[in-house]
Amino acid sequence: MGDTGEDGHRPLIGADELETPTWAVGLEATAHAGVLAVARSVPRAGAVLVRWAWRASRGWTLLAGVVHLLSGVVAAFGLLATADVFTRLLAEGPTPERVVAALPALAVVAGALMLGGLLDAATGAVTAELVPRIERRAQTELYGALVHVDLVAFDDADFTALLERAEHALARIRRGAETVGDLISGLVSVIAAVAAAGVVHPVLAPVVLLAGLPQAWAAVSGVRLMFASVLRTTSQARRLAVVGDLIAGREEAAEVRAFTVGDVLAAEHERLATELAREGIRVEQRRNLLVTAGRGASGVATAAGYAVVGLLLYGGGLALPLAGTAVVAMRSARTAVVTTVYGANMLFEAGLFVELYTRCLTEARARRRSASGPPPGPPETVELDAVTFRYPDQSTPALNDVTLTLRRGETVALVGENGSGKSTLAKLMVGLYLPDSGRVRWNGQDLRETRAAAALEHVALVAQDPVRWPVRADDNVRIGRLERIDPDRRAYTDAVERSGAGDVLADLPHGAATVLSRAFQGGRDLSGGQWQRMAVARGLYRDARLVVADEPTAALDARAEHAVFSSLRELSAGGDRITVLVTHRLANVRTADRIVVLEAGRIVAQGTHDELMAAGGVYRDLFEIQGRAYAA
Ligand SMILES: Nc1ncnc2c1ncn2[C@@H]1O[C@H](COP(=O)(O)OP(=O)(O)OP(=O)(O)O)[C@@H](O)[C@H]1O
Repeated sequence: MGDTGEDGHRPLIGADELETPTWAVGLEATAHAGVLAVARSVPRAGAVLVRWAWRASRGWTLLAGVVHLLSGVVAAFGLLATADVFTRLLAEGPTPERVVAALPALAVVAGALMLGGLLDAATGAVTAELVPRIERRAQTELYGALVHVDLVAFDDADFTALLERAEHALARIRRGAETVGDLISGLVSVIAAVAAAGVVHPVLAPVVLLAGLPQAWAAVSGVRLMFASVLRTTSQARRLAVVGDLIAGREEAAEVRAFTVGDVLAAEHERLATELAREGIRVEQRRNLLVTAGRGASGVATAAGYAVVGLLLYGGGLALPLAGTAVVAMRSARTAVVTTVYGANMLFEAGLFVELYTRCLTEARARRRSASGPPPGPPETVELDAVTFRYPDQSTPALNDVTLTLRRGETVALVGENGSGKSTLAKLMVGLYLPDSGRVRWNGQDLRETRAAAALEHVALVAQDPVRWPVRADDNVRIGRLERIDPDRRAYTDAVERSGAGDVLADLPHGAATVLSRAFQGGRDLSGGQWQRMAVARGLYRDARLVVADEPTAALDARAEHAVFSSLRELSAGGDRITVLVTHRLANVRTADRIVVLEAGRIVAQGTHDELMAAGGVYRDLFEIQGRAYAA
């Protein structure tokens, strides 16, 4: 889809589609796959899903196999019994005797029908038990692996794209798992029908198959037609969804009104919806034609089958009683072939997602940090030795040859212009990232040799853009260290008071029990500054040796900012911690023991406020610009 619409105007929403969207990967491949590709991939995908089922629950998998096989066997019995009924009914002799002779076979037919119905119900029940177990296992495995993935993987576009696709794949895998059962029953029924026809006369074995093929072809072609259409309209559908979100979104509501673009958006929505509806109608009509043609062709193939039966009868190759069985076999084969071919098509699609999922799981496991050294103790010193770090796929390093030592009891401020590398440096100090070259050592121990989580036990990070945890307000603070024992809530109260979060909690409708998310009934959202106070409270509650506060006050009012900086100063005043402060508010860093100035990923100066002012350079420039702004 190009960047310009049909009328030559650039559409307001969206841009060129550079790659197939996540959810369309399977559709694209399925829409264009040849018969051979499907035939090759279906057994593989089926085998993977059966293996997953086995691992998810052996009992239910065995039961599923048994009920599916049984239903096939029962269908075969039914067919053979039908043959028997015809043979006896059409045999020589008086009618009452023939009817009586056919009764046992009739009873078997009736029994097979009843049992078939029961087995259908059992199949449904077993599938209902098994499929969610498979899905749950796949989810558990993926998310279980993801929580241990190294942070830097989330900066790698390849990994995040794969992850997004794998998450989407889970729903498709569920459908695939449901299909495996249908495919097995379909296959068994086809075999039963072909075997029954073959017993009647070998020529009839392929003939019964042929009757079903055109209809199956039509069903699969119809699905592929729809897939192709979905792909063609991906761009419009995405635009429609985006426009819909803009109109209905809570975050966007104020600006949509303030810039009075509501009517423009509504018109755009209508235009896109009309285009999509037109395409939908066209595809449905074509699909309908295809299905009708398929049914017609199957009818013709069935008639041809009857003709073969007639010819065999005429030539004496087939006894009259068995002709009835041939007809019944043809009818059952027709339905079974349609189910099987359709199932194979669906399983082919699911197979692509299974592959995607498996690749993501392997990748997630590979991107775990595999260090086995002893956990580091609380840091007395944090040393960065000639550290260089480059984000994945970036040509220039975010940090270049940085050497720095921090000691217990120190408050160190990291300053510098936007993009100079402050946040990156903070993440390296605590072990969230590992350097590409150089070393980060705590108490002389290289962080590369320990698990990241072991080092992070001793870190309290107040992030630049803190997570707005959709949990109760008090849990928003306790997430700082959930395992902390705080029976009289002294630590909690202290963190809340010192961060300024106390005022926030006092205003909430249910106090500390208020859920901080509008996604839940009775939940509340907070302002940017209020969220930041919660983040500071969380950091204080964590009570860690190394405190890293990355722009903790950017959204705070002057009074709250003052309170937060006083708290952070108090924290380090005991000489017990290492406090690292990243901030643009230079007035607040004057009291830091050391100020480290970064420029383009390198340390260009460090010292106390007075030393840096005396030396001139970036720090004094920045400080004076801010000072003048306040003085003016
Ligand atoms: N996830 C990322 N992937 C690629 N590059 C990144 C990523 N995060 C940061 N960068 C780049 O690394 C450099 C350092 O970024 P960093 O966030 O450390 O700067 P900063 O000094 O904290 O900036 P600010 O003052 O704006 O917060 C910048 O050039 C930035 O564009």
